[in-house]
This record gives sequence, C-alpha cells and structure tokens, in this order.
Amino acid sequence: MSNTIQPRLTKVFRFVRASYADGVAELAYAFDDGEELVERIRFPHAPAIPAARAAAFDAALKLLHLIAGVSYYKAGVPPRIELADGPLDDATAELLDQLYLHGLAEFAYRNGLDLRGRISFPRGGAAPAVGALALPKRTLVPIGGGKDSLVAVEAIKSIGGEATAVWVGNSALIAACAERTGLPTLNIQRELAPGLFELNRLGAWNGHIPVTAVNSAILAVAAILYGYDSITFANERSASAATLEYDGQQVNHQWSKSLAFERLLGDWLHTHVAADLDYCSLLRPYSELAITRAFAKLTPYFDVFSSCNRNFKLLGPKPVDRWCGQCPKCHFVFLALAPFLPKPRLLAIFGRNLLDDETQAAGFDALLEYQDHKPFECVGEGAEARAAMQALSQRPEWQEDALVERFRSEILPQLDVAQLALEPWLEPSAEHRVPARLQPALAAIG
Ligand SMILES: CC(=O)N[C@H]1[C@@H](OP(=O)(O)OP(=O)(O)OC[C@H]2O[C@@H](n3ccc(=O)[nH]c3=O)[C@H](O)[C@@H]2O)O[C@H](CO)[C@@H](O)[C@@H]1O[C@H](C)C(=O)N[C@@H](C)C(=O)N[C@@H](CCC(=O)O)C(=O)O
Ligand SMILES: Nc1ncnc2c1ncn2[C@@H]1O[C@H](COP(=O)(O)OP(=O)(O)OP(=O)(O)O)[C@@H](O)[C@H]1O
Repeated sequence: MSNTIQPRLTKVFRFVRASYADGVAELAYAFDDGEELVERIRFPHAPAIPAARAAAFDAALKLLHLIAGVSYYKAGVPPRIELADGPLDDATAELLDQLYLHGLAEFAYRNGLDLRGRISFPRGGAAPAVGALALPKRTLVPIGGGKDSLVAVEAIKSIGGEATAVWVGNSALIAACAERTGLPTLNIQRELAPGLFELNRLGAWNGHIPVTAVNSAILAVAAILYGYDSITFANERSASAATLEYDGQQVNHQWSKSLAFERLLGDWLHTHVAADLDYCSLLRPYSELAITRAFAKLTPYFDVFSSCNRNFKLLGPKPVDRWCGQCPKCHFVFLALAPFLPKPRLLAIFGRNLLDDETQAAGFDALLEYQDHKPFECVGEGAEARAAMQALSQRPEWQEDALVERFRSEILPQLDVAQLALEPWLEPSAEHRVPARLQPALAAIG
C-alpha cells in the first residue's frame, strides 16, 4: 500500500474485481488510483463447481465482493462508489445501500459522520432470472463460539437434519465448540487485505462493521460450492432492537443480525442465486432469555463455549480463560444465564461472581439502560436485562450480592414492577423465516 494515500481524503471507492480459483476467492478494492486491497477467502477441499451451479456461484461471489467491501469502504467513506462490472439491478443496489447505511450506523455515530445521502451504489442494470437448483437437503449451521449457535445446532440435531458446523476464521475456541457438536465441520479462512491495517495506521476511519453480513455472504458462496440448501444463523429476536436513536436515525450494533437484513438477503438469494437456497435464523422467535434458558440445559458445552468477543480479535491479546469478565457480553451472559442455572454452576463457568463486584456497576447499569444506553455489543434488550435482575432480586442465593442488592434498593423503586416479569420473555413470537423443512426444530428450543 502506497503511504501517499490519505484515506480520509479519498474521492472514490472502487470495487476492482472478484475472482475464484482452486478454493480461493480474491476480492479486490481500491481508493482513487491507489494500490489494490485484496481480501482472500479460502474454501477447504473445494470441489469443482458443477456446471448447473456456475451462474449461481458467480452471483454469490459477486455479492460477497460487494458486501465484504464494507471493511475497506469505511476506511475512507469517499463520496463516490465505482463498480468495474457496471451498475447493479435495483434489488442488489437496494440491499447494498441498506447494508452500508444501517450496518455502518454505529461506525458513523461514533465517528460523528452522517452517511445519509452519501451511500449510493450505481443502479440500472438488469436483474437475472433464477430458478431452483435441486440443492442437496442439508444445512450449514454457523458457529460463533457462544451459546446461541450451540442452541441452534442442538435444535437441528433434534430433528435428525443433515448439517455441517461451519465457521469463518481461525479461532481455536470456535473450532473446539464445532468439534464438540459432533457434526461434520467446515472451517473457511478469511484473510483481510494487509493494506487495511496500514490504512488504519495512516489514520483511516475505523469502527464497527456488519460482520454477520460478511459471514453470511461467505456462507452463501459455500452453500453453492459444496451443495447445501439452507444456512441457519442463530440470530435472536432482540437483535432487531436498536442500540440507540439519534437525530431520527436508529443505530443498531447488531443490524446485520436483524430480521430486516435477514429478509433482504434471504429474498435476494432466492431471486439472484437459487430459488431453493434458504437463509434464515433459527432463533428469530426467541428473546435472549429464552435462549439462555435453552442453553442452560446444554451442559456438555459449558467448558468450551464463550460469548466474550475479546476472544475473536484478529490482532492483540485475548482473555486467558475465555471470559474477560469486564465487557458487556460477559456481563449480559452472566446475568441472562443466572435465572436458569444453579449459582455454583454459573460461577464455575465464569470463574468469578460478576454480580458481587461493585466495580462492575456501570457495566450492568448500561445493560439495564439505567443512566446509560445499551452497550454497542451483542446483548439483549434493556427490559429483558431488568426482568432477569428482578428475578434474581427475589432469590435468596442472589439477593445479597452487591449489584443485585443495589438494583433492589436503588433502581427498582424507579421502575414499574408490572413490567419486570420474566415469563413473557420466554414466549416465542410467530415472526420468523425458517423454511417448512426445518420448522420442527423450533420445538426443541422452547
Ligand atoms: C473481535 C472484535 O470485536 N473486533 C472489533 C474491534 O476490532 P479491534 O480493532 O479491537 O481488533 P480486531 O478484531 O483484531 O480487528 C482489527 C481491525 O481490522 C478491521 N476489521 C476487522 C474485521 C473485519 O471484519 N473488518 C475489519 O475492517 C478493523 O479495522 C479492526 O480495527 O473493534 C472494531 C472497530 O470497532 C470492530 O470492527 C471489530 O469487530 C469485528 C468486525 C468483529 O468480528 N466483531 C464481532 C465479534 C462482532 O462485533 N459481532 C457482532 C455481530 C453483529 C454484527 O454483525 O454487526 C456482535 O457480536 O455483536
Ligand atoms: N466466525 C464465525 N463464523 C461463522 N459464523 C459466525 C462466526 N461468528 C459468529 N457467527 C454467527 O453469527 C451469528 C451471531 O453471532 P453471535 O456472536 O451472536 O452468536 P454466538 O457466538 O453463537 O452466541 P453468543 O451470543 O453467546 O455470542 C451466530 O449465528 C453465529 O454462529
């Protein structure tokens, strides 16, 4: 990467090319006339692409190129986007406009940028005509190392569905969870363009990107390459709730886990890749609390899983014992599991009692949306955190712990107790996009 580039002063972001050979996809981007930034995705033991699926593969690869570009685009957020292959059809351009605007909303908010009216993918191209491909009836189940995907795995196993545990990246923790599922495994490697880190060093804009969208697009390519008719993420109902609102705009850290994104991508795959490729979230009907209740029964995973995102950094140190104990994910998962697990069991998982540590008060306050907004992390709604805390405040084994006692004496008097029941959070909602073939798995969750 030429160090003459000033990322924040660039004028054009270019999608240069996407190519694939021998199991390796290369996705190339550039700012202005700068050097190429090339991301590589490696698909292990890749079979030859069957001729009947060649067009679908090309369409999925093209979408991956467009979606994965978000990591690089954000470094400069220049005013113009150029596509080497010409304009997109309207549905594709709409998907990309929405993803870049909402998926980068947290990034924009935290950097004081306003992306409204700035992101506009060239449109005017023709839409393809796509039919079904008779894809094999088997499912890719993405694994993230945490509780949610393991609940989804066990639900799919409960109906005897043929499935593969798949993950992107080289996390040993995720690999251990995937092995523990007992399913066949597939590990896809993703290598960000090294030039991005150089741009960061040169003062590029930086911040959260909609990583679930990138993983989803990688798995759409994998589904066509290896032959799967479904990809079932484990995105909960609460993921659709905004983290905060400002200036009339919703900012949702988890936007690419939301139902809105699931609809956009699921419909797009049906109309642009294969009518029989289903993309959905198996956990969409459930709150975080319904999921932690289901996970509390999955004891074989207790010594391998972790929801702490600090494990998944590409660069820098990771927690020594899987749970850093300091971050919003650690706080939330501790709180959300507490009503459903015997206390000693929970303390054994985390190696400490986060609710008896006064120094963590501010972290739990944010989860409860008390004097703060919900953290920019993958955590449940404030109201469900409050319901969990209220449940603990009524249990003798928890009620004397420092932060539970603080909730009872300081926060509870300001709340409407009628809004704090746990049970309503355990009820599934009817809204989901799980295909008929997989719907029996929902019964295993709750
Ligand atoms: C692991 C993590 O949370 N990383 C976020 C963190 O990145 P950081 O700079 O502290 O370290 P690295 O992860 O090592 O990344 C180095 C730089 O690389 C760039 N980058 C990385 C991955 C990527 O896909 N695209 C990238 O451009 C970026 O410049 C990094 O600085 O802070 C970053 C800035 O806020 C975040 O972008 C990193 O988040 C990762 C993309 C990531 O994988 N995060 C997931 C754990 C995550 O947040 N998952 C969400 C799911 C919701 C969603 O899909 O939006 C969640 O669990 O809430
Ligand atoms: N590296 C990855 N490769 C593939 N899929 C992933 C990866 N990381 C996360 N996912 C998937 O993205 C979705 C959202 O991730 P999320 O972190 O919420 O789930 P989780 O790790 O299963 O549970 P938890 O909420 O406890 O962290 C899940 O379906 C998860 O499997």
